[in-house]
Formats: sequence, structure tokens, C-alpha cells
Amino acid sequence: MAEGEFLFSKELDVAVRVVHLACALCQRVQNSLLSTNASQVNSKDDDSLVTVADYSVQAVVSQILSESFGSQNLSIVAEEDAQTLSKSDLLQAVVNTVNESFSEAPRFGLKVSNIPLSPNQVLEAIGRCNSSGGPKGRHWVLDPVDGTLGFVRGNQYAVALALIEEGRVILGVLGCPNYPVKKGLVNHHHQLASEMSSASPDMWEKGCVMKKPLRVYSMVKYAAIARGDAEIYMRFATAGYKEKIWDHAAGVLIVQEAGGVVTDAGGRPLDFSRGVYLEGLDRGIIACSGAVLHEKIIGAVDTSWECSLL
Ligand SMILES: Nc1ncnc2c1ncn2[C@@H]1O[C@H](COP(=O)(O)OS(=O)(=O)O)[C@@H](OP(=O)(O)O)[C@H]1O
Ligand SMILES: [Mg+2]
Ligand SMILES: [Mg+2]
Ligand SMILES: [Mg+2]
Repeated sequence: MAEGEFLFSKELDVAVRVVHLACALCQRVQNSLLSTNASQVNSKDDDSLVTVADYSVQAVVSQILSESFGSQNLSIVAEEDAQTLSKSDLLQAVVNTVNESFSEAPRFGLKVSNIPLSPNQVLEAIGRCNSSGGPKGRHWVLDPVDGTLGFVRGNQYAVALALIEEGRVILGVLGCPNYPVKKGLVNHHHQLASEMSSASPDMWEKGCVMKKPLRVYSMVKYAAIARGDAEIYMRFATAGYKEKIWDHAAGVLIVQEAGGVVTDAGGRPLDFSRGVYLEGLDRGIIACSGAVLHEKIIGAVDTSWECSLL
């Protein structure tokens, strides 16, 4: 999905294809993770999880973007770090997974030369994504696996790729391999609503049933709003945690293009122009399916915030 589709049609085409390829890779790794005891998961310094899929997707996307747009002026901001992988027991599995993925790239309309990549070349591809973004020029933003915890548990996760130009997100692709195609099935909570819609208007125009909260890992939360499976996503991180741009760029654009509104709790747009972090965020993030609802939620958050500080 892109604003100015004509200007960025090549970028959009490559982004969609590479996210498809990455999703196929993730599905294979998730299946093998759930069916074998082989260790494919590590903990990082911050105690969060990282898997063969996180590293492999970052290498694949980096390599394909380099081949498509040249590595010279390519800037990629992404989550994973090559140095950590170089010291990990996951390296060989990552190299195998990356090369396996490249061998099926033509099926996704993508070309990769000089394969298979050696371990050093894989590390180089991952390490190339060490840009810190900023207000000038073009930056690709990648979260290779968002919601790694959900991924490891066989649950929801997303591959998120966005393009920022002059500080604005202009393109976002969100691959959600476990998201049900059939509307509503993401948490089965729509069953009641669909039963109600076949009843007479008298039955359903009055009163309301408060829906159960939708509990999903990762940026799939933004996808659920864009798809009409949820209306509100509020995210207030624990004190001291700074939100990173790759956790939001693609999802925010997709919600906006579906007619939703995403701001911080002060009603200001998220600022993707200040490096790796969403600097200046007022309290937290509020994503809504529409403008009227958004305005009411901002008001309600303000009111309850003031009360809670009394
Ligand atoms: N303390 C804290 N507070 C808020 N957010 C944090 C925190 N720590 C990590 N992260 C980032 O959140 C990403 C996953 O978000 P979710 O809310 O979907 O969490 S989870 O998937 O249920 O674990 C997760 O993204 P991935 O690492 O890509 O899974 C993290 O970047
Ligand atoms: Mg992570
Ligand atoms: Mg993430
Ligand atoms: Mg991630």
C-alpha cells in the first residue's frame, strides 16, 4: 500500500514480493520450531527472544533490496544485529535458511545472483541494516519478525517493511502469515455479531454488546484495525521504554490508508524522522478505526489521565 503509487511503484512491487518470500520462510521455520526440539531460539541482552527466522528474514530482505536498488546509497534500519549472530549457535541454521529462501525467490518474481551466500556474506547482509534513519533521504525500515514471542508460540506475528522518505512513511507492507483470511476469525469474537445481523433491525439497532478484547501478538494489532476486526489499539509502554520505528511504521500507514487515525496520546502524529526511536512521543500510541472515535478516545484518555494523577 503506498501513497503516490506511481512514484514508488518499483519500491512497492519489490517490497510486496520480498515480504511474501519472507512470510514463506517464516512459515517453514515456525512449523519446524513447533515440530522439533532443535534449538532455533536465543535470548538477547534485553531478554527478548530472537530466532533463526528473525535473522534470516533480515538477511533475505537486505540482499534483495541491495540487488534491486543498489547497495551504494541503500539505507536500512532494522532490528537484528550481525555481531550477536556471529557469536550465536544459530549462524549455520540461518545460512541454510537464507539460501533455501533464495532458491525459491524466482517463484516470487525475484532475482538473486551469486547464491548460495557464505556465512560471512549472510552476516554482511544483516550488518548492512545498521542505518539509524533520520529526517533526510530514504530509509527502509524492517522488523523481520514482529511479535517473536507469538511466533515462537505458534501464534500471530508479522513481517513489517516500510519506506520513509524525508521523515514520512510513504510505503508499508505487513505480512501476517497466520492472520485468517475470513473476516472475524482472528479471535472468534464476531460470531455473535454475525448472528445478530441476520436478526430483525429492532433486535440489533438498540443497545450494544461490548466486545471481548482481541489479544494478538505483534503489529497484527494494526492489521486487525485496518481489516475491521478491531476498533481501538492503545499502547502505553512501561516507563523508560522507547518505542522503535520498525515496530510501527508499516502498521501506522496501513491503518491510515484504511481510513483510521494513529497519533500519540496528545493527538500528534508519530514522528518517524528522528532516528531509530519514536522521539517526543506523548505518553503512548492511540490507533483508531476512524476520526470520530479517535477524538473521543483522546478525550477519554486525557480525562482518565488527569484523574489517575490526582
Ligand atoms: N518493554 C516493552 N514495552 C513495549 N514494547 C516492547 C517492550 N520490549 C519490547 N517491545 C517491543 O514490542 C514488540 C512486540 O510488541 P507486542 O506488544 O506485540 O508484544 S508481543 O509480541 O506480545 O511480545 C517487540 O517486537 P519484536 O522484538 O519484533 O517481537 C519489541 O520490539
Ligand atoms: Mg525482537
Ligand atoms: Mg517488533
Ligand atoms: Mg522483531
